[in-house]
Amino acid sequence: MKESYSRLIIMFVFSDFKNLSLVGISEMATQLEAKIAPSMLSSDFANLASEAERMVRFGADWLHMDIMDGCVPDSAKSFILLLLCLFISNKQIVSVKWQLDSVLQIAYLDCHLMVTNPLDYVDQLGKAGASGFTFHVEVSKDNWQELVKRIKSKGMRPGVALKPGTPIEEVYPLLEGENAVEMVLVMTVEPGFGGQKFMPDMMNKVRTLRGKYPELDIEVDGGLGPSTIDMAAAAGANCIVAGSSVFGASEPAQVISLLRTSVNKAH
Ligand SMILES: O=C(CO)[C@@H](O)[C@H](O)COP(=O)(O)O
Repeated sequence: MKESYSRLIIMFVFSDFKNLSLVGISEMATQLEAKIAPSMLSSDFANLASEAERMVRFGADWLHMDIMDGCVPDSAKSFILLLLCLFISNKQIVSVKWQLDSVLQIAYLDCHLMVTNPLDYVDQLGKAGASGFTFHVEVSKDNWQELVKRIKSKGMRPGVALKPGTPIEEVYPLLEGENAVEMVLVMTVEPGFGGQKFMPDMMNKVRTLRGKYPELDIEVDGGLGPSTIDMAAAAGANCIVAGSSVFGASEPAQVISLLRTSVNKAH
């Protein structure tokens, strides 16, 4: 897919029409490795481009993009979400264009769709340059196969997320067969906003999943930071979304590095 292009330029047309090149970021996971994904929900929305660029510079593997449709709690905040969300709702505000460089690595946009009808967003996210498309199992029980096919046909990597109240068993069917998802996102807070308290109980789900799928990408999201990463890493999570702990740190690069070290040590 994107590897076939020749260079990467992400152009954010956002109020002051900034341009930037993103350098760094990882390729698709081919083995179990740490993927640190700062959550752009905690970034300064007035300076999204430079925020994204600085996270890449600080060593982020992925950029985590939360996309909400107003049906998650605290949706007052969700209307201002992220560049991709803005792109979807108003092409004049933000546009994202891609070119890749074979020498440079690609910017992996890890998109988490907290929406009622994820199918409605596949084409637009594909066009916008999303890399991962993670939808919620709670809203996709009946059409997940069709959804996964569509996601793959647009060159994105399918993932499934589950809310804290959803048993892990509910994702098992989505991990089997030719339309299997390639990542499971275990939410460690209720979806909706950043800065919430990590739920240690969710580690049972991660542990169970890791026991059953030793090579699966397992992502955790919500309340991750220096004080909680060891729990998540020991349970088996390898993809770590971190918002306030990274963006709120005086040295974000150090936090990113600490999260990575913890995952690598545990695995
Ligand atoms: O999806 C969400 C919240 O719904 C997250 O991606 C948050 O943005 C994580 O923020 P922190 O808990 O790390 O501050």
